[in-house]
Amino acid sequence: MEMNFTKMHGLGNDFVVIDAVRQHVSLTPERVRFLAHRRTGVGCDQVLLVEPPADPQRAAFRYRIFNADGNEVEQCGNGARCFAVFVREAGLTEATVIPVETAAGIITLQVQGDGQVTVDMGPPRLEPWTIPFEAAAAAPTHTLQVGGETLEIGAVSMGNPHAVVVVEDVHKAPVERLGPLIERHPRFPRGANAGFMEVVSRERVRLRVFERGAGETLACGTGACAAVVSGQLQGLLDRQVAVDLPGGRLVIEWAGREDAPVLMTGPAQSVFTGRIQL
Ligand SMILES: N[C@@H](CCC[C@H](N)C(=O)O)C(=O)O
Repeated sequence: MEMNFTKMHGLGNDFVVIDAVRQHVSLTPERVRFLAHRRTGVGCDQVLLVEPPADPQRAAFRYRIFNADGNEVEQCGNGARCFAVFVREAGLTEATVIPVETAAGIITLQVQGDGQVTVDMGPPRLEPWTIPFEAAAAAPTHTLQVGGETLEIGAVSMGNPHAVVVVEDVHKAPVERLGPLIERHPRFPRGANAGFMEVVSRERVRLRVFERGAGETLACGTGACAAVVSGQLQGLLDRQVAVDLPGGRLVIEWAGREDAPVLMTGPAQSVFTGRIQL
């Protein structure tokens, strides 16, 4: 099978984006791993598949997300912004407000005049069973034993599971050592993305994320949303927060109520297009 693809990134979190509206594409975990491989494939953190929607009344497209390890996952914030730019550049839509189906539900994307994209990611999920995370009840932080250490973590789902750890200095955070242990911690039955957040002020944080199924990335959109939600729940952050990731800045806004949506604004960029034999 041969197919066209576009290489894109959002703050260095990179994607192979595939149009499955105009071409027939069949992905398997092996094919995803091949595409994602940085030496023998195209190279990316996630593969994004753009498909026709299941319910055209509610959304114009469906967008599916596969981590570099081959597993399909529920949500991807940087990927959502790239999806919005992709469908417009590919001529699949001229709309600037684009509702899209994801495995975690419908989210709505708005392409701004300056090319930035704002994503309404929907409300965070905080009840442990929705994350899923093993705990008796929702709480601003939970105690987690990891690698012989006792951590206080925030547990938040943005459609996908996140653990957020507040650290003194993000540059010295034990991302490589504790990231993989949190990712596979037994209290996260479906795994977790592990965010390490340094609070600079009530309006600004620094964040590094060890992503489930991809390792540390230059930016994680859902990770930024989860970090701001967790920081607000701990009383550390205001409503709108600039999140500085290794790849650049996202602006996250949350009104602090469980039913309030999290809004994420940031860039999305096409890099090149190609054709590949699978
Ligand atoms: N890079 C993404 C998140 C991609 C999925 C994540 N690794 C998971 O397994 O949940 C983002 O920008 O949100």
